[in-house]
Amino acid sequence: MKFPILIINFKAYENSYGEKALQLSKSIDKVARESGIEIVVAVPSTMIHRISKEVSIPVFAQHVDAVPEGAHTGAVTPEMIKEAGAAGTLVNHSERRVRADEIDDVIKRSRRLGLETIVCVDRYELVVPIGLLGPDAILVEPPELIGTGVSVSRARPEVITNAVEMVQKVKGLKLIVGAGISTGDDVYTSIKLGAHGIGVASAVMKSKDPSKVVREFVEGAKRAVSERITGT
Ligand SMILES: O=C(CO)COP(=O)(O)O
Repeated sequence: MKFPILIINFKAYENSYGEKALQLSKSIDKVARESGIEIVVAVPSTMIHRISKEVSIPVFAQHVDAVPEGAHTGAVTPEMIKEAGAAGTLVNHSERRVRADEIDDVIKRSRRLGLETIVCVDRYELVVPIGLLGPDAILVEPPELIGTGVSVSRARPEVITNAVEMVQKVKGLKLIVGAGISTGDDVYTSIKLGAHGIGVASAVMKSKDPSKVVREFVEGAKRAVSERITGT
């Protein structure tokens, strides 16, 4: 992963699968290539193979099951998503919580397989304890703001500033923030406050013009980074 980063979580929206998801991924891929900003799409596991063959951006799973290979009907393991073409996986999303020992197992197995992990948490207090398990990034999302259009950067900026302080205690760990992110300004503010990127779902998935939204996000990220470089 490169930073700043935008993580677009397709969840199970009506355009998260099939031809619509493929076209959406291609349009996001185009924005990423034109802008040079890293964008990851987290797609349903049934779509990993089809999308990863067609785009150059990293394709992530939204979840994997922490079960060993063997008799586990319905399980999707880290090995399976790797073979399908995934570059990594989200872990412990607030809509798909798992136990701490499962988070640990998925991080370790993924690392062995060359998969990246982004572990979601619901509060900044978990950044250090979960960060010490060794994921590539932590995604902090207050669950009460998810899907509301009210962004964490506007409603709860202290979540970001506290998480920024925490993430510095874990060497190499990157901080992504999300919940309610809707505008380029939300992305700008999140990165200005010190996050390495943002996670988003509904603002893109429910938009009539998703690539316009993604382009706005990219502009917000670029503005924040250039101001950081110039110190303004
Ligand atoms: O859960 C999220 C991303 O993983 C955030 O969802 P919304 O962007 O819809 O608030």
